[in-house]
Amino acid sequence: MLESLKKQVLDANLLLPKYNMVTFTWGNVSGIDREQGLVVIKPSGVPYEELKLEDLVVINLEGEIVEGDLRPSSDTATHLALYKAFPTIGGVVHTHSPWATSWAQAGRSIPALGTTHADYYYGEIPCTRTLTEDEITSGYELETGNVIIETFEKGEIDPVAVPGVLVSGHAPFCWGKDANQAVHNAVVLEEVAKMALHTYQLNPEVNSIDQFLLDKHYLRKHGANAYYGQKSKEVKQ
Ligand SMILES: O=C(CO)[C@@H](O)[C@H](O)COP(=O)(O)O
Repeated sequence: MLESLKKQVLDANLLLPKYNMVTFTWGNVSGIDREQGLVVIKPSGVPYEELKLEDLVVINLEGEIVEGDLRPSSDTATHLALYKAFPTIGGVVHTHSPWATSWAQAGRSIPALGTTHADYYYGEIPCTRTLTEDEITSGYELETGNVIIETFEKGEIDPVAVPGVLVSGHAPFCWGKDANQAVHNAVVLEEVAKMALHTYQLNPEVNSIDQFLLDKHYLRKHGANAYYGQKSKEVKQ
């Protein structure tokens, strides 16, 4: 079942070591078939160099295994929470990529300091609050998803315009229209995190880029009719 989605999710998972986004078995990528309400996700703890199509796990939106012999990723509940909250996304990725993870561990959001950032993220890449002890003990992965959703709702951030987040004390989650685009956005986040840190070292007083430049680059990349959703700032055409 879902052979085409499985191939797409396998290929996306294999991009993580290719772009040095993971070490050992860290990280995971999933993709969703919205019509069937089924998600294909990386199995837990399987080395990428050994990962095969038949290892991928198919789950429903309740997290029940529909097909597969291996345990789904330990972050499955986070992926599912994001699919339910963000109906326009088709793929989710989680990594511990070092530069983005450093910002997450510092509890810092990444401001838009340049056009590389602006081409992919319409403004600051937010960092969530830390999870409470109760949230961690009651349902760590589900609550990780919930704190991401809370961050975007409170900040009125459009998840299409800002396809990624830093989970405080943990690491980044990114998403996109499919698994491949989710990984692309994760690689960009890692590059932007590295550039931002170096920029602050060169000029600690640096400011975020101006709104008109942010608009210009986002519109140029995504087109004037890009979906901004009802929560995005007014984008000047
Ligand atoms: O965030 C973590 C561990 O802190 C996980 O993402 C692991 O890095 C990968 O777990 P599996 O997907 O293999 O279960």
